[in-house]
Amino acid sequence: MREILTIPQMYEADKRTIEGGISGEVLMENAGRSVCQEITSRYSPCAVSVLCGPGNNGGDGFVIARLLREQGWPVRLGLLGEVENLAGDARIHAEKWVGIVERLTPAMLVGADLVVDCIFGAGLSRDIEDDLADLVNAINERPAPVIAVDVPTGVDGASGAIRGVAVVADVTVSFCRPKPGHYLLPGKDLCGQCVIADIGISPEIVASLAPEIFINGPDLWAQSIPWPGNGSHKYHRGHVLALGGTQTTGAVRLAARGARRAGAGLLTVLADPPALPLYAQDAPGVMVAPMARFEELMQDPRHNAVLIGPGAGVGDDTRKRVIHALHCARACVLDADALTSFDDEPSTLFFAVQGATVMTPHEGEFKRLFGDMAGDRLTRARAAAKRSGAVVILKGADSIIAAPDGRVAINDVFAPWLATAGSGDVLAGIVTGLLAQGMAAFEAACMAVWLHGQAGQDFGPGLIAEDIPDALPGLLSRLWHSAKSGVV
Ligand SMILES: NC(=O)C1=CN([C@@H]2O[C@H](COP(=O)(O)OP(=O)(O)OC[C@H]3O[C@@H](n4cnc5c(N)ncnc54)[C@H](O)[C@@H]3O)[C@@H](O)[C@H]2O)[C@@H](O)CC1
Ligand SMILES: [K+]
Repeated sequence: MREILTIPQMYEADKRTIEGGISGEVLMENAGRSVCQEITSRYSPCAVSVLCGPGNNGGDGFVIARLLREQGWPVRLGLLGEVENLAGDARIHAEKWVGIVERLTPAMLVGADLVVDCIFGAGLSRDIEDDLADLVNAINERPAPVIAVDVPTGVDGASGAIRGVAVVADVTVSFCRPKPGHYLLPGKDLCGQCVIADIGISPEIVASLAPEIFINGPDLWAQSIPWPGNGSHKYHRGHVLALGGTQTTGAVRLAARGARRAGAGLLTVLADPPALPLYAQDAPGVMVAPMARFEELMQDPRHNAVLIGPGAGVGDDTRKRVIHALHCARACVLDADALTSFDDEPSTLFFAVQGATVMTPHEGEFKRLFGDMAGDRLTRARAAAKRSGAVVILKGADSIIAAPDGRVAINDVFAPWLATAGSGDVLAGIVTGLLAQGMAAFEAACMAVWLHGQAGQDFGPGLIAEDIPDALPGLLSRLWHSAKSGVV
């Protein structure tokens, strides 16, 4: 269940299921029942206020209220608008509710031990304002736990953005598959624990929608990990060329350690002669060569992956080296200064992309390179990958990995400890190390983001960038043992 459905795909899944013979009324009954089950499995009978909006999210609320009351729970129900104005399945289920329908005001919250938020779900179409905003604030001010249906009201299911104000939920029950807003910030934080319930939409119908958005995790890429065989030679595991700066040498030293721990067979740092001893003394397993030999070394196809950016310096030299590496069609990872060097002429960079290329911008670098694109992070990362022809890792707590072919993964491993200097350099190194071993660009980028996040999460407080590469062997061992035992 790694797929994420967009909001239009979710509506289409409902539609195809209804065309296949399961009525919308039954889907709504199933949705309401699944929420009811979550509530009764988590809480003892208590006073519940079910807050219903004017659409089908509100319709779910009528089902939940009826089923809880049938089980003897004290339930109040408030509706935004009039029952007569409800349509379709929501109207059908509203008419099965035999209790009072109250006006939806903050008075609904008085005496409630539990609040069920069915005000808006997938159909939220504008910001929440005025009385409704007051209601949402009142929900958030009260201590009663909140169960949100589909998404917390005010969270945009497509982007995770807050539309005006939003409910802070303890549990969110959504249906069939998660939506982007369950994984993208700030929505993810407002969902609380997210539960995805089966309401009768078949896996075949989901597959027929060809989902392109995924939650990043081993089941997405573990089959593509290029584990060495018994007869593997170091050159089978690739040879990374990492272009080092003269002033800022720490960045590439960190990246180099990441690439080697990720499994690259060999790694050579190229730098101007004054800096070479620093790189050489940093780790005995690292080779060094003068930067002047870059083009010559690139003629050897065994040098199959290039990392340019960390500490490289912004300017003409970096630009030329990036273009040369791209023209040689080697796997390339472009980070930091390699991206910023093309601020004024991004199309020169995009035009040169031909082989496996991964760009790893944070928000600032992204904006400088791709300009002020419209839309949320997911939309922008996808557009950037399409425009550049490269796999783009848009870094952040909810890092997004987008491929030019439309596939996109959202990071699900949160590790605030990674917010430390050098952490991004290590990530770029890990990607390069995986590419050097022949992993495809999208899979390598996804795996690197996962390893990086997991390393941060496992290490926890006190982490510095140097710790990240050293956490990789343990993580890779786990993946290796899973691969050997056939469990992903
Ligand atoms: N058959 C189906 O389509 C199913 C739908 N389900 C539920 O249906 C929901 C989607 O239903 P809808 O498409 O009716 O959408 P919603 O119920 O989320 O909201 C739509 C209504 O809210 C109003 N609205 C939107 N934003 C507003 C704002 N900021 N201020 C005031 N009014 C606003 C719209 O004008 C419209 O009347 C899902 O989230 C899910 O809970 C489930 O019952 C499963 C089956
Ligand atoms: K809701």
